[in-house]
Parts: sequence; structure tokens; C-alpha cells
Amino acid sequence: MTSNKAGQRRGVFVSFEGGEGAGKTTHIRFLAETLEARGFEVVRLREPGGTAIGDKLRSIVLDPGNAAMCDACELLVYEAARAQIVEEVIKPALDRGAVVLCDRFFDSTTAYQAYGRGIDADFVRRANQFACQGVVPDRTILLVPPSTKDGLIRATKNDGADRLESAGVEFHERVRNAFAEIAADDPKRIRTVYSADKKSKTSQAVFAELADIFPFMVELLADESGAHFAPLDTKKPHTGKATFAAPVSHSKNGAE
Ligand SMILES: Nc1ncnc2c1ncn2[C@@H]1O[C@H](COP(=O)(O)OP(=O)(O)O)[C@@H](O)[C@H]1O
Ligand SMILES: Cc1cn([C@H]2C[C@H](O)[C@@H](COP(=O)(O)OP(=O)(O)O)O2)c(=O)[nH]c1=O
Repeated sequence: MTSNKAGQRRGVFVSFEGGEGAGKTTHIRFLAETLEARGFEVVRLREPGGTAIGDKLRSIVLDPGNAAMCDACELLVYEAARAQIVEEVIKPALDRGAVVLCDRFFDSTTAYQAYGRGIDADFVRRANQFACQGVVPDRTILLVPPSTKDGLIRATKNDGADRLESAGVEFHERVRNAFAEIAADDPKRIRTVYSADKKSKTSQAVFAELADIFPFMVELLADESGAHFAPLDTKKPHTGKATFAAPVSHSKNGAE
């Protein structure tokens, strides 16, 4: 739980990180549905994107047709999209007490642009700070697929590879190692969860890393039948309530 300058209670910010096909979309969706069912206002976002401007920047930066894009341009496009989503969506949502779930945040820029592309890490850190205006996730879940190749296959099997997914296995191997280093440097905020097992098992591990923030999760985890998580292993879609569109309901419960 974060507080603003006046020390007032604010919402909760959870980011999900990891390489391609790590399972971020799957587990954010399930978490969002679980929180919404308990009356939390959930704002589900992805980066780059989440605003009208950010969505336009997303299509530019991921377009495989933009092969000419240089690394500096790529970094600045991600930061531009981030500056907009922080100002327009994340800060207001946290100020009104919502739970913000974001698919990627500044750790992705450290992993992809600093370690992956080789841009000066200190410059990337300052660019992240500039775009984030002091907003830092309360918790970050780093999802790790079985291997880089498995993740890329998972990510591209339905709709082909975007510009970043086409960057080659070696690039994505550097990104995978980078995430491991970033997580090791900040174990309080960043929790690593392996997504090699069944989705239900991965989800239980995600909830275990969030239970100090959302105490109701302790009960779900204590149910040894695992029934609460079983829907993740069926082919049926979840309730489908949680989408990338911003706020879906008004808060009945603030996070404890
Ligand atoms: N344990 C697991 N957790 C999450 N996804 C998994 C798992 N095992 C297999 N998958 C599959 O991996 C694919 C990529 O998941 P997705 O949530 O889209 O990843 P991301 O958003 O990180 O790219 C999906 O087809 C999903 O069904
Ligand atoms: C936010 C961010 C994403 N990226 C990359 C990671 C992904 O390849 C891509 C986002 O595409 P996306 O389709 O959202 O990938 P995923 O489903 O795996 O999250 O942009 C960066 O390189 N730097 C960043 O700062």
C-alpha cells in the first residue's frame, strides 16, 4: 500500500514482469477477476498502452515494419507512453484507492533497453524516474517461463511475432537474465514465480506473494482442494469481466 505526500491511504499498485509468453496476461486477468469479485476497483493496464496516446505509441514501437527504429528512439517511445499512463491513469487511480494491475512497468525498460539493447543503465534509470514521477509498484511479480524459447513459442503461436518478439533468442536470453538480476537486487518488491507448471499452481504462487497486501488470499490458499484456482486449468474462459478498459466498478473494500 502506498501513501501520498500527506500520508493519506492510497490504492495498491502491482506490476507483472517477465519475458515474452511468461503468463502475465493470464495471471493478471485471473487476479483482476478475483479482486473484482470481492468489490475492489481494479484498473487493469498494459505497457506500452493504457491511454489513447500510449496505444498509438504501442503500435509504432511494436510494428515489425519499423525495422529502422534505433535503440534511442525505442527507449524514448516506451518512456513517452509511460509518462502518459502515469499522469493520466495510474496516479489518479492510486489517489482514489483503486488496485492498479499493470502488465509491465519500468523494470521492462531496464531489462529490454538497458540489458537487452545495451543502452547506458544509469541513463535508463533516470529516464524511468522522469517518466514515473515517483510512482513505484508496491509489489512486482516476475513470471518466468520454462525457457526463453518456450516463452517465445507461447507468445507468438496465435498472432505471429511483433518487432520486439522478432529480436532474436540471444536478445531475449539477455532479457531473461536481466530480470533475474533485477529481482535479486530488490527482493522485497520483486517476487519471482515460475510459470512452468499448471496455470493453477502458478496462480497459487502469485497469490502467495500478494497475501500480505490482500489478506483475504490467505483463506483461498488454505483451501487444500485448490478449487478456487481450478478454473485456470479448464479450457473455458474466465468470467471475462476484466478487460484492458480502465475502471470497471467502484470500491467497496479498500485493500487492507
Ligand atoms: N503456468 C502458466 N501460467 C501462465 N500461462 C501459461 C502457463 N502455462 C502455459 N501458459 C500459456 O502461455 C501462453 C502465454 O501466456 P500469456 O498470459 O499470454 O503471457 P504473456 O502475457 O506474459 O505474454 C498462454 O497460451 C498460456 O495459456
Ligand atoms: C514496457 C516495455 C515493453 N517492452 C517490450 C516487451 C514486449 O516485447 C513488448 C510489449 O509487447 P506485449 O505484446 O505487451 O508483450 P507481452 O505480452 O509479452 O507483455 O514491448 C520493452 O522493450 N520495454 C518496455 O519498457
